[in-house]
This record gives sequence, C-alpha cells and structure tokens, in this order.
Amino acid sequence: MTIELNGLSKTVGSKLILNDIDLVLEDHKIYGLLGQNDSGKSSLMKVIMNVLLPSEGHVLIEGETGADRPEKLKQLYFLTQDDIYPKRARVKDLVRWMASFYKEFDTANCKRLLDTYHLDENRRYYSLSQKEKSLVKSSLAFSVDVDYLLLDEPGYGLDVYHRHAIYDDLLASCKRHPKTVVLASHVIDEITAFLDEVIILEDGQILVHDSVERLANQAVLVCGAERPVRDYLQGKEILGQEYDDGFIEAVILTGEDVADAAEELTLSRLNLQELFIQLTRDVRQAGGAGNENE
Ligand SMILES: Nc1ncnc2c1ncn2[C@@H]1O[C@H](COP(=O)(O)OP(=O)(O)OP(=O)(O)O)[C@@H](O)[C@H]1O
Repeated sequence: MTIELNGLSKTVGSKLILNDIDLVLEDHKIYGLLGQNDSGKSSLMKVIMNVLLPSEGHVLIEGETGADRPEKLKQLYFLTQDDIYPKRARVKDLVRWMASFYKEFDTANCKRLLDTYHLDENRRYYSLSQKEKSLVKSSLAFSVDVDYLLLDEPGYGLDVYHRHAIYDDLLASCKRHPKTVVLASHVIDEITAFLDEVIILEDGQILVHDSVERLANQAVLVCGAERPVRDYLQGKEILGQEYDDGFIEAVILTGEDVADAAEELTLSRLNLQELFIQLTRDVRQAGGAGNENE
C-alpha cells in the first residue's frame, strides 16, 4: 500500500503553493516533512487528504484517487492545526465520534492516554489550553490504527517533556499497528532519531528527499575559494551551493573522509538540523551572498 503524488501542483489565487511534486510514500516508513514557515507542509498534507484539490497532477492511494474511491481516505488520519471541531464539543464527544467513524479506533488506548495526561473528558475542547488541545489531538491520532498518519506539528505548544512523551506515544502506535507516518515539525533535532526519510520543502517544491541515514551521516559543508571548491566538487553529489565574490559554500553528500580534502578548503560535517538551516536559509539574512545563478 503506497501513496503516490504525481506532478502535483496547487495554485491559490495567483499564488503557486505546491509546485510539481512527485513523491512516493512507502509502507511503514516515518517521513519527516521539514520546511520553513509557509513552505507548503500543511498544504501538501491537505492535498493528500483531499481537503484541498490539486490544480494539476494527482494523489493516488493504492493506485486510485480519493475522489474516485472516497473510502480509501478512511485509511488516512490527519492531525491538523485547523479548528475542525464543533464549538461546544467536549473531549468525550471527540472520542465517541472517532470510534463511530474509524473502525480501527482503539477507545481504551485513547482513554488511557487522556488519563496519563490528566485530561478530563468532560471538558469542552475549546476551553482547553494549547498544551491540553495538542495532547487531546495526539491521544486521538495515536489511537486510530489506520495505515497512514499525517501529523501537522503534533508538538505545537508542548514543552520538551510532553513533546518527547507524544513521540513515545507515536512509536507505540506504530508498533501496535505498523503504519506510514508523515510528520511535519520545526523541531528537527528531536525527531531525527526515529525518522526513516526526510522531505525538505521550499516554496512548495521538494528541495531534498532522502534517507535520514544518508542526510544525517554524509552531509558536508564545503567552503573556500572558487577554483579549489569547484575542483573538489567534481563528481560529488551537490545539494546546494552559493557563490559570493570569488568564494563558494556548497552542501554535498559524501561518505569520504573529510580530512582527505585539500588544505585550502574548509569542510565540516552537518547534522540534519544544520543541513536544513544551510539549505533553506534566506540568502539576504545570511549576509548578502548571491546565488551563483544570479
Ligand atoms: N487557503 C489559502 N489561501 C491562500 N493562501 C494559502 C492558503 N493556504 C495556504 N496558503 C499559502 O500557501 C503557502 C503555504 O502554506 P502552508 O500553511 O502550507 O505552509 P507550512 O509550511 O505548513 O507553514 P507553517 O510551517 O507556518 O505551518 C503560504 O504562503 C500560505 O500563505
């Protein structure tokens, strides 16, 4: 069972918010969906969920579109940051609705999680604090044993202790019922350890899609004068580069020992968060370095 996005674009008004996305989400993998604010993470998940309709291209769930086979969408669950619940809904209503809509919903597990976080089911959802709302949403999401979970910043408003607690709940949910997870987050360091693959979005396009193992272990920043850097980059896998007044900064993937590089080059290994910052930083904020194509 896979989800496949082919040539997918979305335009809202005159703005292109998703741009020609090709992506295959494979069985039982956990994908980290990374990107600066407004890069298109939520929009991408909404298009997969058929909440937003693509302007071009399509999303296939086991080879069929959600429009053709709406029941396929029941194999997906989306934790969204949008306010989707009725105004006066109580927590216990949400639990009841989940159980009636998803046959795979584990009510006992959900109640146990709500209990763990001291959440009173009689409270009205919109009277809860941001922390409590996030814990309710994650308790619901991690109790529905569908094949695909799309999670839009599930740790929003949570402190580091509770963020780690819900990562544990997520992993327990994957253990109970193996599933494919797409996890959008701005807290990269905390999630790297349990991701299989990373997708970095920029301006609605996929900038990088690779295994976390390769990105976290093989990313290197190469800096130096143009000539030696260009010589070193020959035949290397380049993820991004910037040229500024005779100097180049390039991000590459390499399994080679960085100590073997020429003396006039500076090479430093990047962890996933550093790689993300390096690839997506705003050039103006980074000190005016121009793109080499400018
Ligand atoms: N319904 C809409 N109408 C107009 N513009 C929209 C709409 N939905 C999204 N956008 C625009 O699309 C772009 C991508 O938004 P999106 O919410 O998908 O980004 P994001 O990566 O999830 O951001 P964040 O990390 O801040 O949650 C933004 O420029 C946003 O303003």
